[in-house]
Amino acid sequence: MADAPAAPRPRTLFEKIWDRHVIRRFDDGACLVYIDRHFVFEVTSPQAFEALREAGRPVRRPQATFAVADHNIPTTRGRSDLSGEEDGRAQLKLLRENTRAAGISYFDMRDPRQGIVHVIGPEQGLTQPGLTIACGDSHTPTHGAFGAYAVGVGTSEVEHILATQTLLQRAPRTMRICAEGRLPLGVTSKDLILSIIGKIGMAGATGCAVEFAGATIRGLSMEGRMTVASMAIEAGARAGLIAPDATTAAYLAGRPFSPAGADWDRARAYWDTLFSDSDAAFDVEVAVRAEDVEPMVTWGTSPDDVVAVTGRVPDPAAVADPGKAEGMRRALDYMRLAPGQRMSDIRLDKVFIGSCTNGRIEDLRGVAEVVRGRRVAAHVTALVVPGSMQVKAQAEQEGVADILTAAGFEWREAGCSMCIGLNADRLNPGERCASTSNRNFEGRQGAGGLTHLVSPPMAAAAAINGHFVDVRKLAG
Ligand SMILES: CC(C)[C@H](C(=O)O)[C@@H](O)C(=O)O
Ligand code: SF4
Repeated sequence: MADAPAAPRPRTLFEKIWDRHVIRRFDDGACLVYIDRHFVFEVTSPQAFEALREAGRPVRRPQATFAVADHNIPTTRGRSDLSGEEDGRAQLKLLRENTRAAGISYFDMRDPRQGIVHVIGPEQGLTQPGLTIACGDSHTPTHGAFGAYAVGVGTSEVEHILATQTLLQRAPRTMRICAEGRLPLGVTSKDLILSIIGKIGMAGATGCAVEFAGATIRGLSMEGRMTVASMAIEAGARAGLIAPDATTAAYLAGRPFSPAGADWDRARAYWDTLFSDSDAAFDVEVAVRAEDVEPMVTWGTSPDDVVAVTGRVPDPAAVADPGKAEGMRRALDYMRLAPGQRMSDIRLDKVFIGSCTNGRIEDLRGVAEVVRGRRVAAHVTALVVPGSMQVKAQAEQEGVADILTAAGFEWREAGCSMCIGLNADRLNPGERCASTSNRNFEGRQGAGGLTHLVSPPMAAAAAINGHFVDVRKLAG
């Protein structure tokens, strides 16, 4: 009698996507993985294109490759290829020439589809469940919010993908972070991810493909899910994934590059298979209670240097590990803060609302809700930089932009802007900023600049009051 066929091995969401894309497994464990979508931008692509040219190789699949200008472009009205800073202008010129020569679609700064690469991929429907996605940028895991395996790569890998449409990688370890319960009013997905990073640490997910799961995550909009996935890298993760569901499909329906007609039905049927089997095993499991999350503010120079806005700057003297205490002292010194200081007493010079973590329409709506009918504090300069020109247009249409400008915010064109000091939007030395971005290391927003990471409503409340306040107390 023949044996009954073996039951299929339970697999995680990540494993299902990975298995479908591995072309070849090598003896040393490395795998050659097919890349469905490759996003390129001005900073990490020039050398890659140059190397291809030198080797006489063409771009393997230009139609799977999409380019955009975002990191070092100006965000001022009337900008052009000629109006940015010198290094940026040179990189933009190369990106234009390289994409034109290779036949790659390029959303330049005059294109209404332009924006931060991790905002426009989903917005255009280029980011879809089950795809492998690569980009020479560490925040590529953002796209994993759609149930894609999306990884940031280095310039030599950009070259490899341009040449072969494949990437050589070992399978990552797997981690599941399960969040249950409802986020309290005034607490956002940004607070959730900051508190997760605070809990597991900046190396807590090193090298892992992290699946964010649980009722809290399922309850988030796509914008909220992208905020969470975008910061997976800040805990060291290689990728962040969220199983696609009806929310994902509703977001993607009708977008320019989304499947349509019979293709849509086929795609939906495939997406329905993209979840972790109930008995699939993860290398690490973490549980989070959403009810316990408060509005968070970073006090130091790493995203895991974070406390609730109701708390105080921590005291290194209370930390047993001497290395850790020394690191805290250095961070406090740089941030010009003293142990025990109330977070709500920290006075701000600038407020930046934007980035691939929090530059989407829902983020701007959240800011408008807080600042409607109020004014930015006299000593604060506040900047809103939409994540894309589509977000900008939508915010203008909805009246969100009017509320923000009436409150005294500057309203800019789309780009990475003050998230990173690669363009003219920078902090001056010693300036302190409440920022909705994702990184706060020394000099990130400009040499000597002091960054505090917060959610959009918290940044809005700080802009109005000139110091941090608990946004939950501002309601109404
Ligand atoms: C400039 C780019 C390569 C960089 C990254 O990899 O993430 C930037 O986007 C960042 O956020 O630090
Ligand atoms: S917005 Fe900031 S984090 Fe995102 S890609 Fe641009 S520089 Fe990197």
